[in-house]
Amino acid sequence: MPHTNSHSAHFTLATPARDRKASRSGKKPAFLQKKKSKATPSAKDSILGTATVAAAEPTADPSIPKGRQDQTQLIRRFHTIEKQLASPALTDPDERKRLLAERETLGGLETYQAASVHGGDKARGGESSKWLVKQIKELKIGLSQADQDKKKKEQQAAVQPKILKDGTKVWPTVERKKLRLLDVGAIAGTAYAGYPWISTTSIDLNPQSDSVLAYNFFDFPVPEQPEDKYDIVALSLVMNYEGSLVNRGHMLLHAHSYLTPHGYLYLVLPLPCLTNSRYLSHARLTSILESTGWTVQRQHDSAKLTYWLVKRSGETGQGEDRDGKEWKREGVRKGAQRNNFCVVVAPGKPVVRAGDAEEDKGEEKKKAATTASEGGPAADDDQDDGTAIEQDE
Ligand SMILES: C[S@@+](CC[C@H](N)C(=O)[O-])C[C@H]1O[C@@H](n2cnc3c(N)ncnc32)[C@H](O)[C@@H]1O
Repeated sequence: MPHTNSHSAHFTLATPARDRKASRSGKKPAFLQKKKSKATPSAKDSILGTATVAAAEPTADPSIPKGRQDQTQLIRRFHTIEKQLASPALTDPDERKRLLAERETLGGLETYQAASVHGGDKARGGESSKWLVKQIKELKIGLSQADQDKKKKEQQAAVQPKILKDGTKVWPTVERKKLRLLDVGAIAGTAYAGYPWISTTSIDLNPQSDSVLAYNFFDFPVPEQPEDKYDIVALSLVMNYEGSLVNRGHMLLHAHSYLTPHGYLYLVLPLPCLTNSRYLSHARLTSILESTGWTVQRQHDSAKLTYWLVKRSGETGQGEDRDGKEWKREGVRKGAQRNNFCVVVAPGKPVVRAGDAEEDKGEEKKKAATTASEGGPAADDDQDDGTAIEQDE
């Protein structure tokens, strides 16, 4: 069936129009565009972010604190604000406005993204894509049995190169299907740019390059055709940004819709989310993942991050081993110095992100000036997840 529907028809989750701010860019993912196929790729194709994304530089240059400690503080404060905004306990409209204003005063999402990129990638000598690429190669993800057989034959056969007039040897190339990856929270879409064999679709609430589509994960159209599904969905340092505890659980469930049978979810979190949380540990996350239809394939902890590559469970690989269990906030360890990071799995739909509506943005800006000049009351620091990453190994 051709994709003739408008992309809004593909939303699998009914979200109010006001939550679709991030989807208003007018750009569509490649699988909704492909009926207009052309012999040569156009500028628009490259904007769509599929196929090889050239290393794109962030388009914004927000001012971020210089010191590592200040950046970490900023990231923490953002996490706290996101969590407070998403909390069902936040019923006071003035307090909500104050939080939105504070977020704006801190520089908004752009400043958070800049601090994340600055404090993460450069300092740790590589993006979290490196670990994933290593696993993809080892597990031969995305290579069909036919491709694997072809590769084996090539290796076994004495393949002869063509020798050009100047003596250059040209080895025959074999066309293989590219691995399809959906990178959620991609910022500038650079993470997989160096891997031409990966076809990456990059999305972010606040893209920092034209190769990234402006979408909230929950609103991103779900491919209907099997060939448009993805081999991997990457949620690298996204779940800890999500302020709503139930939305974190929804992310685990929602990822299934985009994947091929036996497809993979790649999850990266700051290590303290598991090692120093009152409510989550490696064992509990493993149980939550299994309960939501995933089997852990590979897991690794570095000094600051925890990496999880999980596969859709069940014989047909559709995550059919999920059990529909609800996961509430339950203590796994005690202590005053712990953080509150938690994943809740509950029925229903994802909650709407606070501050996404255009009217909120106007209010945010107006309030920002006042709150900044008043010094604004400090929000409850007790809610700090303590999960900002400073520097990885
Ligand atoms: C800390 S950055 C992670 C960047 C990168 N993935 C990495 O691993 O370094 C988190 C990003 O996730 C994005 N994000 C958070 N929730 C999202 C959602 N529901 N849909 C799309 N992007 C989201 C934010 O806008 C932000 O740019």
